[in-house]
Amino acid sequence: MISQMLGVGIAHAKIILVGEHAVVYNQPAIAIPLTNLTVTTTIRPAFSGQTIESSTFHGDLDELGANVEGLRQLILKLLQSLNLVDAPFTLEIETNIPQERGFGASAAFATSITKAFFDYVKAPLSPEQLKHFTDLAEGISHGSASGLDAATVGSDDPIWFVKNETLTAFKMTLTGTLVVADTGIHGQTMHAVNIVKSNLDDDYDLTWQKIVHLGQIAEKVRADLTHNHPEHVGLLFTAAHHELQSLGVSHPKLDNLVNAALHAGALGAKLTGAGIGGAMFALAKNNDDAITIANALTKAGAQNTWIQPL
Ligand SMILES: C[C@@](O)(CCO)CC(=O)[O-]
Repeated sequence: MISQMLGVGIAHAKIILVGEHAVVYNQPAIAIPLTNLTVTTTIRPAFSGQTIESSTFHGDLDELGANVEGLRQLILKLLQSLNLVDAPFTLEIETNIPQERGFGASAAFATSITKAFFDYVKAPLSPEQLKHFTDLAEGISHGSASGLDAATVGSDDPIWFVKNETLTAFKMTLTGTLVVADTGIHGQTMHAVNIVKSNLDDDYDLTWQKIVHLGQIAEKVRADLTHNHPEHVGLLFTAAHHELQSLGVSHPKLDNLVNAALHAGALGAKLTGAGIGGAMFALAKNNDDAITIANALTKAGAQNTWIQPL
């Protein structure tokens, strides 16, 4: 007789509002949850085997591909920690988070899997434990240079982040609506991080100025998010996009979408995440404007758009 145990874990995507790349060099960054995009893991007891089911994989835990080695190692660690090494189960993952777009998909997978296993055995899970297990998978998967993804997907509030130093959740009082758009092109985090690094090698002073400027923009955005100055925040987002563009991490399609959003009335727009593809977002004054901007982005070639009131 199979028990009725069930473990469910839900995690959401995130976007970086400001501070990407500069965060690798200890400048502050702000990330916020993207609640429309989620991953749900459900664990059920089985008669035999340890089976994983997702949109891209169906099979035994031991046969998971090298591209998801981080998740396989995470599951093995969780089984060990929760005394489930020999327990037969099926683990089902459902998600609408596009991968490799800077939405923190891999960290969200790790978070939802961890939550599901702890829920399965009805053990309490502290934020520190959750971060520990998410970091573990992320470290093996792609070694995010700053650790920002792992730090933020667990939070329901915006996060102010300084690498190895500060991780503070805060409430924002900004009114407005975000429109997020996917270029359809995979972001290339390590490639983009290396572009900034080689800029530093080529012209340290100029590149460092740009990095510090991105940090200053993040400081100003944080102040404006809590004082509700959407027009000012919008201008800061666009300024950050231009600085990232000058660092060489944008992409013609990202620039095109940023321009389309601004022409359609956005208060500001920028790429989000590592760039060289991936996603961008625009700040709209209200939901009606957001719909107009989302339509303009689709017309300009966005593969997908999401609207999130703040
Ligand atoms: C580009 C970067 O700042 C964000 C990638 O999502 C890299 C990192 O923080 O590790």
